[in-house]
Amino acid sequence: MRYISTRHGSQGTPAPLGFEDIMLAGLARDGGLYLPAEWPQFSKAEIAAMQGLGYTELAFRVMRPFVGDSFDEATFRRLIGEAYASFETPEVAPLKPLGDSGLHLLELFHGPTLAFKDVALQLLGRMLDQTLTARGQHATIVGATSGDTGSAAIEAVRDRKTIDIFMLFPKGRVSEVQRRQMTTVLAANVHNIAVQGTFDDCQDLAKACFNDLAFRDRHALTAVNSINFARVMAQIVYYFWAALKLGAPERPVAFSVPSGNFGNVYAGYAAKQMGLPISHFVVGANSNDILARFFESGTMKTSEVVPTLSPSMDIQISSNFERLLFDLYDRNGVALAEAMTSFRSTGTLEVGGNVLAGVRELFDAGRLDDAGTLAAMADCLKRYGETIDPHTAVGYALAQQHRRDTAIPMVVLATAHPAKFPDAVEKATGQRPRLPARLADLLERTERSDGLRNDVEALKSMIDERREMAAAPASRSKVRP
Ligand SMILES: Cc1ncc(COP(=O)(O)O)c(C=O)c1O
Ligand SMILES: N[C@@H](CCOP(=O)(O)O)C(=O)O
Repeated sequence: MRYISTRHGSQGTPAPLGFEDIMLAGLARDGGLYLPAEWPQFSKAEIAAMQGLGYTELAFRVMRPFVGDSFDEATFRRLIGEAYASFETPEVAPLKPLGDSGLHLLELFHGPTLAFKDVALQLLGRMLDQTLTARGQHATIVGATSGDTGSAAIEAVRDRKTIDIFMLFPKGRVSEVQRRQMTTVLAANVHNIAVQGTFDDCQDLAKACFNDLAFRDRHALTAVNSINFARVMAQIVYYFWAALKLGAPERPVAFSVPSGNFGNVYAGYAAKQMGLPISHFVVGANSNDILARFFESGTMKTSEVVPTLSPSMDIQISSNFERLLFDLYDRNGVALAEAMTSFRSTGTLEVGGNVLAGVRELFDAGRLDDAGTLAAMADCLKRYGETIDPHTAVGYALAQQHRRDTAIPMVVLATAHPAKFPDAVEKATGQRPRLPARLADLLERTERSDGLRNDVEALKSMIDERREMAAAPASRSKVRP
């Protein structure tokens, strides 16, 4: 399997890369995002043969074509096995019917940090460590989080000698549980940074570090956000998992996906490209509805980020949308690079009527404000006895509004555990969800983080200093106050 950048050709035409290289690179050097030059294909018979497999075996079969010979079979199986052994249930992602409505909840929050990010990051952390150890190298992760990627990535790489992680989060814009899941990890290789700004500012800072090629090379930067295709790869698996349980390949399935950075729903799009019969996707947004407005009008226009009850989706610049645009631009990397540059300077990007009509065959989109989110949480509990978190609530409400065919089951991706957002859930349902026992003392644990203004040079200096300190003898074992 070879990978290309969404902007390939815009700065010369580099040779396509293999999996290990794109995993370590994270973002392409031309500023684009990597994806496979061609999607692996599974025939109907091959998909039928996946019926009844356990999660880890399915994960192996679905992901194997992507990794090629980067890992031998035994190593890849071991990494997958270890990653999913960290989940609370051997099913990894239980699928629950909501009565006889035809709606199903796919619970993706049974990993160590209680959000769907664990599904990919438990594996990515291990794959990075395996590769870096084999090469005798060290890498530095620079990541951005609106709440969930941060803790999942930190949990996946804490205490690993091959990796340091610098995680940027928007100060005051993540829930207390989310913040503490990051800042209470006191491992010497973990650096939490509270940025004065929004998630988009954090993501821009991280990307600016990658786009400074000298800085990037000096620290061997790598990414844990969904700009790293390895993240998308691992998320493809649960689309197969849910669809197979609901009768694929004989029966099509629809998915409703609460969306922000567009990584999760893009993984579903990839599953469809690989042969999975997905009838359509519902892209759910909160009041930060740039995606919904795009699917309605064909125009992508940024506006101010507003804080909502679903903070992890408080995003305006959805980085994975570039991967979908790549297809909408007929895989023309030069034209897309120009469009993305213009988007970043004008804040607007438009696609033509034909392109919009094509994309709308596969994607419906909608928005739900905070009042609707509270109502959806209350409704799901009342009707089906299920407590859902505010992000899942967006997917749940919009799934009902966008059923195209009631004979086709629709899966709502339940992206976070309700206990990550206790205030919102209590407000909606009157019941305060409890954290699992292993996190029961989270609110009493010591926190550690640094503040940072929204300034890339300040960030780069901080990383330079920390890495120099770490390289000095005997400094790594010290926990900074
Ligand atoms: C709980 C939760 N739901 C939904 C989303 C949106 O997912 P994506 O960014 O992949 O679109 C996020 C953040 O990514 C999240 O943390
Ligand atoms: N909602 C995310 C934002 C980052 O998304 P990613 O999928 O690109 O890592 C978060 O919780 O951090």
